[in-house]
Amino acid sequence: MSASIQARLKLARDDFTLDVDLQLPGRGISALFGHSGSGKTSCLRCLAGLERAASAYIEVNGEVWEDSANGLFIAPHKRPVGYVFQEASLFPHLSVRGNLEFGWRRIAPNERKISQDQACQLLGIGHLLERKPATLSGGEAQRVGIARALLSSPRLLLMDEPLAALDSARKREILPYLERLHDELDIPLVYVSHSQDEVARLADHLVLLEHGKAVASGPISQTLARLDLSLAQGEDAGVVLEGVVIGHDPHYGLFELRLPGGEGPLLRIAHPDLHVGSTLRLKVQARDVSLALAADSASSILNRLPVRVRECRAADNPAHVLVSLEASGSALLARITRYSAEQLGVRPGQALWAQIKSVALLG
Ligand SMILES: Nc1ncnc2c1ncn2[C@@H]1O[C@H](COP(=O)(O)OP(=O)(O)OP(=O)(O)O)[C@@H](O)[C@H]1O
Repeated sequence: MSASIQARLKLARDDFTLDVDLQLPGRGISALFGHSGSGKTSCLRCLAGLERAASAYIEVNGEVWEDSANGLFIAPHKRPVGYVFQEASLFPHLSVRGNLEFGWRRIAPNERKISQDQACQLLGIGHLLERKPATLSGGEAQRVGIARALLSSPRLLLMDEPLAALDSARKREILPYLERLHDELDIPLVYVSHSQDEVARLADHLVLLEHGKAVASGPISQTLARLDLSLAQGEDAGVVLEGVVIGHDPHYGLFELRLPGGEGPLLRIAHPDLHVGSTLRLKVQARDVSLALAADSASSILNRLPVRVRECRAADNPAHVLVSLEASGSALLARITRYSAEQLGVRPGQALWAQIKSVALLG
């Protein structure tokens, strides 16, 4: 990883201390994940300069924004940061166009990185330009808020639970736009979320915060698969797999996905809208993975992968165990009953078959 965002922050409050040393990639999406009160928003506010930590060093892709040891503190309005909050705080008296122009006009023409047309196209809001914020749905307003943040040509985008105020249908509507930002823009994004599924879908890098400390920081696929972290215990625990779509069976509406590693295993997934040759990221929930001693073709389960056990640990539920597996270079997690683990004799190094129902795969 080219460590391009550095944030060393020490911030003491009455009953809370933030003490982190974050090294984040200078591109892509880094997620700050953790329980309520773990310090996620405090980190973002420090990055934006909205909060001044007693001891801080912040460097973003070669530019030092804060260095308390040398008395350097770039004021918030001078930091090239786009900040998106839970609720889009649009100016109610201005149209969508007026809101977008607000940030854009404040940037010198030679420093503008994105045009209004590009931002509208990226967020799918071209048809809303003459509307007033009060007439927008929550998802539309949030897309306008993101476009407005982009039009200030930031060198760092900060998003604080941008989907938290939306219902699940609006979340599903907006997630593809966030994925497009990830694919098409070259602006690093630090994204705060409570939702493991959201983080699994969007982030490249994951920081787990607990009580003001970063207890883990690393690539998303490795970090989600760690059994020593609280992430593995949650209801939504699971891993991220990335593969290339190599085939389509239109009769059954199934796509074939090849996991990394050349001749690596295939997954079959029912998906409404994929293209052969495209890359797909999948969240595989630990509770949707079962284990078997042999490849059992006499079942409805389409996906059977040869795996090797890395580690097995007790789960929060005493009747369950968590098993971390290696599937041709990709990490998988399985949550199974302690009874089944004993029946199979699950132990590190053991070769097993992991079974994943196609309908359980979330793309
Ligand atoms: N302005 C403030 N003054 C005093 N304490 C604060 C202030 N803002 C936050 N805190 C406290 O600092 C701690 C971290 O808060 P922070 O908002 O960073 O957590 P968070 O992980 O973002 O939580 P959430 O997911 O609920 O938004 C909490 O204990 C909170 O009560």
